[in-house]
Amino acid sequence: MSTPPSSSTTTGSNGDLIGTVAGPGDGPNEFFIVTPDEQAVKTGEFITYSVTVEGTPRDVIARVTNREQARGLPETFMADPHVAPEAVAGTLGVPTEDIDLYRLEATVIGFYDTNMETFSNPRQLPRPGTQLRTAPDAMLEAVLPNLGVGAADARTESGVVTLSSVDVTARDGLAHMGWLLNRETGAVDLHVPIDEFAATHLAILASTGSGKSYTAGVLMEEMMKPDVRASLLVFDPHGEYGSLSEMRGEDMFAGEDGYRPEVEYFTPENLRIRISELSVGDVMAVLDNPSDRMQERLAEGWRTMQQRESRTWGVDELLDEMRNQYGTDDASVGALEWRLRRSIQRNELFTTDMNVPLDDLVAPGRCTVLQMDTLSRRDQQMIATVLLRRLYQARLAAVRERGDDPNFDGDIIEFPLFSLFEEGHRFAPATGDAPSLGIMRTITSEGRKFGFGLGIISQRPSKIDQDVLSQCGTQVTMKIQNPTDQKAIESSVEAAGEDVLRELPGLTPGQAVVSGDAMNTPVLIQVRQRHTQHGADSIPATEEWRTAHEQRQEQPTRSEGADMGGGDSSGEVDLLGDR
Ligand SMILES: Nc1ncnc2c1ncn2[C@@H]1O[C@H](COP(=O)(O)OP(=O)(O)OP(=O)(O)O)[C@@H](O)[C@H]1O
Repeated sequence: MSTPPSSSTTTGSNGDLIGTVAGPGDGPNEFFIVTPDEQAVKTGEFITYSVTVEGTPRDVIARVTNREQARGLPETFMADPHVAPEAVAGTLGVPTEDIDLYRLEATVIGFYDTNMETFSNPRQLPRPGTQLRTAPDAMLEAVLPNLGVGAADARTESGVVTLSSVDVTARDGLAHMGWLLNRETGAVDLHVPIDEFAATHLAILASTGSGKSYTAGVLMEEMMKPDVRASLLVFDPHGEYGSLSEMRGEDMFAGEDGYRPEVEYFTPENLRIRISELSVGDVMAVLDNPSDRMQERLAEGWRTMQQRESRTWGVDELLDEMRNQYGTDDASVGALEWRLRRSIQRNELFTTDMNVPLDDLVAPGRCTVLQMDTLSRRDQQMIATVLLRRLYQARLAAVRERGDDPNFDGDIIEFPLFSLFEEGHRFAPATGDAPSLGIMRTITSEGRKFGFGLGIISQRPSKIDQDVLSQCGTQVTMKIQNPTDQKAIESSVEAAGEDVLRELPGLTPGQAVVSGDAMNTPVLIQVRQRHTQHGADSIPATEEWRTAHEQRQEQPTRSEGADMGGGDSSGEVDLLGDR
């Protein structure tokens, strides 16, 4: 069955006239524009023109990708910094009005097709002389993000389909991230569909200090609002999300039914890993250089232990099992004993019995932050490995309706999950050296089917496993200067076009390119301010030094404190002791 022709759409109120088409550009979708008004049109601006496609009038949107001066005052007029070029022009009787002429290059994005619910390429460039206008704010709000706006959404009471009439703020499940950078503050708000990035994963990439965790905080706030009530799990290696609990007290997060987001913090003390939850691969990753023979013995011993009904065995039981199999004086088992005791038994992270219940960890309307700043990188990876694996299995069980099987005694989680990783390259490194990489690859490639989304935050995109990064369907990219990281973004972030990527080095904190599945076309935005405090500001060193010094001045020095009277204390500690 063929798709019916989509209804004609109009932009509603037209934007300002900015220039006319000069002719075709370098590529098949590009054209040049001549405009006298350099202020109105910046690179990245969305412009529109009307064209008839297969008998239907369409408003096509294009993005300005380049701007250069076509005509201006001669350079010699600018040679003397003390005399304004206009004064030189006036003295010589040269007219200066409208002398500046700009040549812009624009790329066609397409007209918004309400049947396809996305942009459609008209496959024809506008004729020279076609008038161009700035695209209306309200229309851009409806069509830039992937909101699935259809004809029914855009039809006014009089029956006309007008994209500008769509009220995106009335929709549930959208994250208000900020507004288009090229327009006035708040003129074109960007609301991205949470369902999209929660299903096909998210990457937030930027150099340090560019606003990654701030933006992640904005998204988490949006996900905890009453119309979303997400189940969020945050792996926080730096303890940056302590302030999220403020959401509970803010009215904007309160639902009419009494809903308030829960924010739970877990520290390593309540995140212990039961040894039987580990796979033999996880154990190998924490052992010191095991030989091939040790690995064979361990794999066999581990397999036998996992077949036992009891799930509360530990290193001692495992060693007994291996000695049973290979004899009490087997040298490889002896060498394994030392390694297992050192890396597993003496590490407080691992226990034989305790296992954090998944119900405590995740729930709809709950944001759980795993504060792991006191743990080693390997231990952080181990926690991620085991928890992700358990959560994934529990989602798999729900989707496969294992709950109907009376013999099934595993965990089941009946609602989708979204898990966010600060320092994502630590958990899914390009080097492959992390036990968590395998399960992160599995979730990013399969999670969509099981309602398990991942969000990867990183300042080093080139250090993230490329399979994981390229599976992150929505990308928020902020200032990136390092050329290797820019290359990694270019190759893995397909949706962000070359012209948008060119912007990255020049962005300032809080400015971001949003691209991918949640968008119909990439956009440059200013990320909105957070409702809760940002918890990751740098420590103001000079202020803290001054305060610390003042406090020290007020306290007695150590030798004064120790001097109980009668002594001759100078307040100085004699480092060499009595001589
Ligand atoms: N949208 C924004 N609005 C206002 N301020 C912002 C915004 N985004 C970032 N900032 C400010 O920029 C600074 C850096 O932001 P942030 O801590 O999120 O950077 P980061 O990229 O996560 O850095 P790091 O890699 O060091 O964790 C913060 O002080 C924050 O207050």
